[in-house]
Amino acid sequence: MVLRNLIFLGFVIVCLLVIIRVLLFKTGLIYIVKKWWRWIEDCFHVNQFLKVPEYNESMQENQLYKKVSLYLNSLSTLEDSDFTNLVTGKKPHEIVLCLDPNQTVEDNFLGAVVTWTNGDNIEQNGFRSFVLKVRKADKRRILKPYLQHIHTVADEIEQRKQRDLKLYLNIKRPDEDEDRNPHVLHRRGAGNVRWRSVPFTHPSTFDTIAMEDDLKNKVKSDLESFLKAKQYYHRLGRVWKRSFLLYGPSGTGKSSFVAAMANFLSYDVFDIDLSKVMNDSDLNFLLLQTTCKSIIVMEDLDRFLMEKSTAVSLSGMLNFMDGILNSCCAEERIMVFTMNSKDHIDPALLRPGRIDVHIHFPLCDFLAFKTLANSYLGLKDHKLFSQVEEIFQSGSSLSPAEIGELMITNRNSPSRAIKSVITALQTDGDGRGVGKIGPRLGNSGPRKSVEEAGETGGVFCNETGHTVKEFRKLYGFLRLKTNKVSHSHSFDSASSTTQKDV
Ligand SMILES: Nc1ncnc2c1ncn2[C@@H]1O[C@H](COP(=O)(O)OP(=O)(O)OP(=O)(O)O)[C@@H](O)[C@H]1O
Ligand SMILES: [Mg+2]
Repeated sequence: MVLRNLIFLGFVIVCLLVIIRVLLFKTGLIYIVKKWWRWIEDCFHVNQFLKVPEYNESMQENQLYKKVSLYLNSLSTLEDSDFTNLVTGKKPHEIVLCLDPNQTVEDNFLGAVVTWTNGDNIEQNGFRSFVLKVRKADKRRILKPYLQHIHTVADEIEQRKQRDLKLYLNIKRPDEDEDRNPHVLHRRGAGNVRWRSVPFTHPSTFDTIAMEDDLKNKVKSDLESFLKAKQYYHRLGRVWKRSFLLYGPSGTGKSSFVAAMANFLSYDVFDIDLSKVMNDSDLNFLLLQTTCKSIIVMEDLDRFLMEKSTAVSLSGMLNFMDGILNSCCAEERIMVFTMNSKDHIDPALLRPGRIDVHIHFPLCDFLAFKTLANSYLGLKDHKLFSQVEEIFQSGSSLSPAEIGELMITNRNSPSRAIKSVITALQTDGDGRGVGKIGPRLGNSGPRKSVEEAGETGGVFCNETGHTVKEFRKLYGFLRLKTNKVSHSHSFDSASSTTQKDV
């Protein structure tokens, strides 16, 4: 009898437990219970709060904020947050979760529970932050390894996903009247944020640019070796930056090359419009607000300097190029300056260290024409090619942009496209090749001469315009072309070894 009662009691208890479990989980009451439990637990613990703001005091982006954001949005517990944003991901049909402002997500690390709140206090000061709540009893044990863990996971995520690149454009600093107007402040992001970003979707890659393969490969390996050289730069006490000068006539692919570099490195682009920079300190402020892993571009620098149409002084520009301000964040940056010609530029601007790599963008030659014909018209060969080659050899040339346009217009008929290029070369392109190529070497004749081969090679350093120097450099370049080993060495340490060659 007692045994039967015990069995019955056991059965009732099991049934009750099953019903409670079903009730808790089916209705979601379990979350309320968990919340209460956490609240009760919190009453017996002292917590510490740690804030990770989006910007530091000098208005530089706080890298930790970015990492925490990546990390939190990857947490599986995000699904249990009370309020989560659903946004489309990069891949088609992909939906990703993002923590909503003022919402909390829980995380477990080494047996300790921590919570993160997305403290979006945009109404107060315009900047966002994350707040970490950790028990004081756990803090000593877990805080350091936990932050390390966040770094590692965020870096992995960053590497895994193809970054959504951004193009940043500088906006004018609000003048003093506007500074006092709170509406303007709000519209301009508290008056301090000077960059506005749009998605960077330029399709240019190194493959789509008509340029000597050898030169492309040199640029690629230069960029790659630069990225790996953090310790090296630090040991030398140098800012970890690399500066490129792209110079050549209009429509020869300088801007497209910058886009190709950004796509190759997966870097954001900060495009500085010098006409919107108020003075030297304004330029420095803009530089401070750039982020690492970015390309900082200044287009048409020669025009701004010669027309004096910028409020930035020469010394302001030199300081900017030296990037001293950037040294405080010690992260990699690439600077690119474009010019149509560097003939009238103060040599101080072009000295090694300020400009590490010079790349010349010449007008089209026959090789570049063939590359364009291949990519624009799908033509590897054509019976009219020999005629085109002859015209190029006679010294006529057009920019790749001009030839590209003719090809696009006549893309349905390759023969017509080539004929139109021939006509344009005979009429508009007469002598352009001769006039534009190698002006510092004097009237160096047709494009395919030895001198031009040097020029189209294009990556030189410390070119200051002395004719004798140019010839020696040219000699150095030719020597490099015949000697593969020394050639790559020379490019790797372009600024120093090229000087030796000169
Ligand atoms: N070397 C090239 N290879 C492939 N396409 C090119 C090349 N040069 C120019 N183009 C094409 O011509 C157009 C203009 O090129 P881009 O704007 O890069 O020239 P740019 O040198 O920056 O000219 P500008 O000095 O006027 O700014 C682009 O659409 C680009 O695709
Ligand atoms: Mg351009």
